[in-house]
Amino acid sequence: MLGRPRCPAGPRRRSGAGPGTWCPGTLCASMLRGKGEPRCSGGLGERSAPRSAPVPAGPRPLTRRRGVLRLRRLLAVRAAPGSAVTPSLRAAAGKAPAHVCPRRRAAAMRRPNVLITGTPGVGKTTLGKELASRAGLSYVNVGDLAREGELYEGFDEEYGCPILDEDRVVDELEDRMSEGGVVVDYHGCDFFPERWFHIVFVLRTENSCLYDRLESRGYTGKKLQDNIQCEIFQTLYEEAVSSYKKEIVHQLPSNTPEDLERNLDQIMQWIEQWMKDNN
Ligand SMILES: Nc1ncnc2c1ncn2[C@@H]1O[C@H](COP(=O)(O)OP(=O)(O)OP(=O)(O)O)[C@@H](O)[C@H]1O
Repeated sequence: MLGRPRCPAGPRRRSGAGPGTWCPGTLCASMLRGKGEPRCSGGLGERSAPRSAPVPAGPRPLTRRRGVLRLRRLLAVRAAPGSAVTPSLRAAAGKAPAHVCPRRRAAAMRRPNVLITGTPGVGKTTLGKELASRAGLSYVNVGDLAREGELYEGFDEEYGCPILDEDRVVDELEDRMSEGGVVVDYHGCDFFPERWFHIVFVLRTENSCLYDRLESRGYTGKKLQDNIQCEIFQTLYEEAVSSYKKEIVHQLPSNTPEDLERNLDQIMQWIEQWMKDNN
């Protein structure tokens, strides 16, 4: 079983009010006070005119009830979850707007970042894509990201592959990782900022099984041998425990379709628990 999620230090979150942020104080003052009327010292509404006074021409005066209704309408339209609406203002407006669009609420929820790592061929992509789809997270394959953005800094003649520009990969991903809810898949993990991930999974595959998978991909000679050795010496696991807190690093067997299903179930349970603990 996976341990309970650690309370995260948390990814950086964007702070500060965005453009067009509504200032509740301004609304309160301008809406609930008739022009030229004395400022109400507390509570909503204006002083009502004496019954005997003539009804003024022009726009209807703002009564306490109409003020509350208008304020409610405005709150419902403009108050996004987590906005600067103060509790006292909400209370003053009567019942706080109970209806917040579920999709907006879901988008505002904190979601964990998950790293799936391991030797090439252990099944990171297979697991990562399925996990992202089931959990409603986004999926990033660092190899594909680098290919699309040409995030390389040379070519390795020995292995016949381009060399990843790790700094540019980190720059490219920083904003998405800060928002949370990303499953990252890569056969390396020591260059990502530690703060990015709430949990790290290292997939492990038995040598004979991995050999067959890599051979069927066309790997031969040194490339095939080195990848198998990487798995034998648990290079990626060592890299993970030296780069992240040991308690967030978990090894998962990835030999059979049953392993895949079990891993998905376990990670889904962990994500659900994390969401409960952090929202
Ligand atoms: N649990 C599993 N049981 C059986 N076969 C699997 C399992 N996971 C993945 N495979 C198979 O192993 C092969 C390699 O899987 P995959 O491409 O997901 O590995 P990877 O770790 O992402 O590789 P790379 O790092 O090169 O991208 C695929 O043919 C896939 O169908």
